[in-house]
This record gives sequence, structure tokens and C-alpha cells, in this order.
Amino acid sequence: MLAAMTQRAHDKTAVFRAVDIAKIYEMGEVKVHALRGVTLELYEHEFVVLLGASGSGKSTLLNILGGLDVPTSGTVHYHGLELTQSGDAELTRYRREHVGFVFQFYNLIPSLTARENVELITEIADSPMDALAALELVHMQDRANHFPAQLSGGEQQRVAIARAIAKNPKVLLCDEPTGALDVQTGIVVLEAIARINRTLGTTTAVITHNAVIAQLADRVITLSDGQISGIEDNQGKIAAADLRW
Ligand SMILES: Nc1ncnc2c1ncn2[C@@H]1O[C@H](COP(=O)(O)OP(=O)(O)OP(=O)(O)O)[C@@H](O)[C@H]1O
Repeated sequence: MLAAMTQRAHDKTAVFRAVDIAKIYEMGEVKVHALRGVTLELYEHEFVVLLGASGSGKSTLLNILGGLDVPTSGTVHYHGLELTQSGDAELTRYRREHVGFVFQFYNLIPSLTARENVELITEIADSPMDALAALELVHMQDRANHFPAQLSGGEQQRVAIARAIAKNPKVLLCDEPTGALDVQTGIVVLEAIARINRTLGTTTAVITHNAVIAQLADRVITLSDGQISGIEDNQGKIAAADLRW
């Protein structure tokens, strides 16, 4: 078992290497231990699901990997860049150049069309893809000229995903991307995320509390009470269209 894991570690290039990270939120007298010594690697091109109950520390971990937050102790590397030694300007540059974020709520700009929402990002990125090509990846090219209010929740989320990947990020971090959607719509959104991982090779991490969604992943990392309680290769990876919950 250990030999197999060591072998795999040698076969793959680590994008992230987090060692013994802890995060303590201090609120007056109260200390919340959101992460308690998390060590993990995420590899190039893989699709990881971070699974755990509410409050287990999933968002805290994702925010730290994405440079939105810093741990109280421990180290995080993104390739050669030590995020835990980086200042605000460096973290901002890191996020802008390397990370696409997708959240539960889409945060599209209501006065801009789908295409314009995506173009906002492509205009400031170094090597963006064409906004329409990004919309095509999430099967929203036909709705490019529609405003967010003219789109369903799932369609808005697909536009938000197009916006996240249009700058060609190396990693796509998704925090409960289907949390606000019904099952069928959620499946279409997950299909879009899986398609991006397959076709662009973007290292993808999806947070969920829904164990069914873990079937999409190459690896499933389970968090419980701020600690990793399991890391498993998923032998039974299935297509999003075949998920049922
Ligand atoms: N900014 C904050 N200030 C204080 N405590 C926080 C803060 N953010 C998170 N926490 C606490 O840290 C713990 C982990 O929260 P986190 O949001 O990472 O969990 P989660 O697994 O993503 O939960 P959920 O699925 O409900 O979003 C929780 O106890 C939460 O209340």
C-alpha cells in the first residue's frame, strides 16, 4: 500500500503541496480550529473531490490553496511558489494568473451579457481563451448575448464557470458549485466542470458534502473536523450524466 502510494507520488507532478496546515479563527475569547494539521498534495490534471460534513474545514482549505486566506501555521507550495511566504501583492498575482474560482453563488454582473461577463476576465488575463470558446466549453455559446436575469440558475453557473476558465488557469477550485441547484441542473453543471478537466487538463478540486458527487473524481479527499480522514483513488469514476441522488 505504502509502496504503491510512493510510486504514484513519483509518477505525478504535484501542483500543490500543503504540509501540516492549521487554521485557527480567533473570535474574542473563542478559538475555532478550522484545520488541524492537514497535509496533502494535488497533482497536475487530476479531478479531486474534497468531501466532508458542514464545518469540517473544506472551504477553509480551498481558500488557502486559492490564496484567498492564509493558514495559522504550516506551509503551502504552488509548484515552486510558497504561498505561505507570499505577500498580498504576490497572492493577488498568483490568483489572477493561476486560479479559477467557482462558488455556490454565481456573482455575475447583471448589466452585462454572458459574453461580456466572460470578457471582463479575458481582458485582464495574460493568455486568455476567446470568450465564446469558453462559453462553448460549458455549452452556453447560444446564450452568449443573454443577460443573467434571462438565464436559469444552472445556466448562470455555467457562465460563471466559463468566466473562471477563460483566463486559462492551471487550477479550478469549486466551492459547492451545485449547492444552490436541483439535481438535474447540478448534473449539467458538474458535466461542464468534468469536461473542462478532461479537455483542458485543468487541475480541478470540487468541494461537496454529497458523497454521490465523489464518484466523478480521480481521488477523493475526506475531511472530518479539520483533519483528513481519508484519501482514496476512485476506481469507479463515472460520468456526471450517470450520477443519481
Ligand atoms: N471567517 C471565519 N471566522 C470564524 N470561524 C470561521 C470562519 N470561517 C470558517 N469558520 C469556522 O471554521 C470551521 C470550518 O469552516 P469551513 O467553512 O471551512 O467548513 P466547510 O466544511 O466548508 O463547511 P460548509 O460545508 O458548511 O461550508 C467552522 O467551524 C466555521 O464556523
